[in-house]
Amino acid sequence: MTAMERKLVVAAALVDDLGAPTALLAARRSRPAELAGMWEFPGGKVDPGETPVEALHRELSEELGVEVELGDEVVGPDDGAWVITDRHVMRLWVARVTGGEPQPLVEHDELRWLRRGELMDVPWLTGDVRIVEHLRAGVLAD
Ligand SMILES: Nc1nc2c([nH]c(=O)n2[C@H]2C[C@H](O)[C@@H](COP(=O)(O)OP(=O)(O)OP(=O)(O)O)O2)c(=O)[nH]1
Repeated sequence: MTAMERKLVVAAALVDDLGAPTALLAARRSRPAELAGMWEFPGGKVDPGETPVEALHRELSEELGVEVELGDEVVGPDDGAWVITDRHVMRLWVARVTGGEPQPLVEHDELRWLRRGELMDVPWLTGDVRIVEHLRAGVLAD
């Protein structure tokens, strides 16, 4: 399957400061059972008729109860995106919370702000590991 044939997932690398980020928000999945306990970037699938950016704002509102300001897209190696599973490709934006306090409302049972040296302290979903490494190398400052 090429990146183009996979289902598009959009997600946010939520950081404390868009200009000089020092911490990243990780979310622990509570479902489905095969993903429960693993950590990910909050987000979800793009619905028909939605743009990716609209879908991202909707997902962050539903999942965390927050409004966000988007920064740059974290461009990936797979036609500009990130293949995360054999059926999904993800586009990811750096983002900052502008309204509300992130809560694990649905799909997640814990949130954690990770500083640069703590990024690998949680078990990320397999497809996310190289994305976190990319952020550690480029986006997050010490
Ligand atoms: N949201 C999100 N999904 C990820 C990440 N990494 C990763 O492999 N995935 C996978 C898990 C799922 O198989 C798929 C996204 O599905 P989802 O369950 O989050 O999407 P959704 O909220 O729209 O779900 P649904 O309406 O179909 O129930 O992508 C990630 O960092 N964030």
